[in-house]
Amino acid sequence: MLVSRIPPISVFDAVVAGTAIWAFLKLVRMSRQRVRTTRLRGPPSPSFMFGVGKILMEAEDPASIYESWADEYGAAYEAPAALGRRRVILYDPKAIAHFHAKQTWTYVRTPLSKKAFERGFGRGIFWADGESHIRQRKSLTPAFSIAAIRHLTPIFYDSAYKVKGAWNALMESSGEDGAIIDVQNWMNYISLDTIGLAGFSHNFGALDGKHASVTEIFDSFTLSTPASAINIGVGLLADVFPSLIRLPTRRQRLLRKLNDAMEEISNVLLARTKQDMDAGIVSDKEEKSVIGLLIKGQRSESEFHLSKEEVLAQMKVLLIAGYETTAISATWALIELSRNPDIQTKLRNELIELGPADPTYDQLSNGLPYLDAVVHETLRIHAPVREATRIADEDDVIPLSEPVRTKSGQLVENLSIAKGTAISIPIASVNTSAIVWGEDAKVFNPSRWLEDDHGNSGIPAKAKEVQGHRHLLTFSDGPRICLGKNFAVTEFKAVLSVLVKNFVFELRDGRETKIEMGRGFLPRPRVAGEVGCKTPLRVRPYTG
Ligand code: HEM
Repeated sequence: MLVSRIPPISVFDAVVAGTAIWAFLKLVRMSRQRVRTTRLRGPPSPSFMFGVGKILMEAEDPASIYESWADEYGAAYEAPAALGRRRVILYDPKAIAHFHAKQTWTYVRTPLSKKAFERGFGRGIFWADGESHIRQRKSLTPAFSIAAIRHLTPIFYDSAYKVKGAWNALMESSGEDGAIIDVQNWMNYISLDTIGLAGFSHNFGALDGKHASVTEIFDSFTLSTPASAINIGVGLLADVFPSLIRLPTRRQRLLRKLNDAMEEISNVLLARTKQDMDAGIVSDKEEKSVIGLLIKGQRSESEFHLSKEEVLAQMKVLLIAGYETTAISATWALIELSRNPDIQTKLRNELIELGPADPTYDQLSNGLPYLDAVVHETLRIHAPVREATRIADEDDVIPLSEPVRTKSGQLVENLSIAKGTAISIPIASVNTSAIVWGEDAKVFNPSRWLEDDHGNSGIPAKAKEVQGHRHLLTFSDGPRICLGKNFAVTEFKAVLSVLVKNFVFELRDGRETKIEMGRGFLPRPRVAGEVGCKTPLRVRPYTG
């Protein structure tokens, strides 16, 4: 009888063999990439382990670093990433437009962000790519039509007037001509109540002083101390080993808590609305609300069928998308108006000239050029989402508007991109770059948006090459462009119009007060030295 002579394999042998195969396959893939992705110039790597990631994460102003590299290496360059990997950074408008247009198919979420979105919000629109993304987006799109936002405008005003009432009461009780108010907190409340009412016909009551678990958890993100070296390390290495996000860091624990809280709220709202709709006691308006449309989309005969899991995920996505970004933008607007009293006065005069009634949806959209300018200048300088990274899911060629020099010194007019290449768009940097927006790119100057009698604005030709909402990358572009941008801009304008017409804003400690970026779910402004992300302003009633 033949007896097998193969020696038994130990666990250790298996692990070593497995690691060797993994490393070999990685090397093959990397060498394949080296051959096929155009090698570009770029900053040297300060560390094999973290590439330039640690420098960017610890920097006070990463946008300026990206800009200085674009100055030195051109409108497309390479940045070293963790464990010897690299990212292609696009600064060229034509290349960025091409990249955005091919999102969800050619350029997809990185394995890390896919995992993070799934863990945080489920398999909703943020998570989806390709066909699944198209289907989910189509089911949500009607809720964000112009007609839908026009209907929602009174909700935006209601929230703003609640703040006005609360601030007036605060000032009356203090007996003083004004009060020091942490406006960021109030902008959070406005955002939450607005998305609750507009999206889900649900009043969270944050502006009425009700405790909301979601705001409390969001607050916990802002209370965290600067990221520890370990957290930064784990964050950067997770790009290569996405499973590291399972490590129970404080941020991961908070994300889990946030997910649980949002799921609980969403489940209750979903069950209630479904019951009402089934019993026929829902008005046409409610049926067209986001939640109404989601439930319709869940019905099996619907063209864009959504599973129950997807409906819940969409609700969580909308809560998070509607809350953070708008609150951050409104807070920045109030900071900039406090730093620039002349701009504040000019805006107030425009609003007062329109008369005592609140601007209609059409006036908010087209009738108040200076309000429009202030809002877009805020969105330009203070993009809440600071950068985006995707991975090429297939080989591609990216066109450039002007040639760049490769690592070997050759001038090229397009870039070869191999499947697996990571590509980043430094949104905040391009929005505020002197290369794109001219010498005064970093100055808050709403007038650049105003048109003269010939329809010419102060937007430089290079910036006009940038595709995206008003030549900004703030809302992304292409098939993934922010679905809520009209919602956000209208809410932003309505809230600002009420607050600026009724109050005067100053920085508590004077115009030179240093504002820095604090850590929140997204980066948030804060007065340097304040605990958490506080933005205390001196607010006085406007008396004419
Ligand atoms: C100033 C406010 C806002 C900014 C700057 C902003 C920015 C963005 C950006 C950059 C993206 C692309 C994200 C990515 O691809 O990873 C995005 C996507 C999205 N936003 Fe917004 N957003 C804002 C407000 C809102 C609001 C108020 C809502 C909803 C009520 C909303 C809903 C969405 C949705 C559903 C997506 C996913 C779109 C898709 O993947 O097809 N956003 N937003």
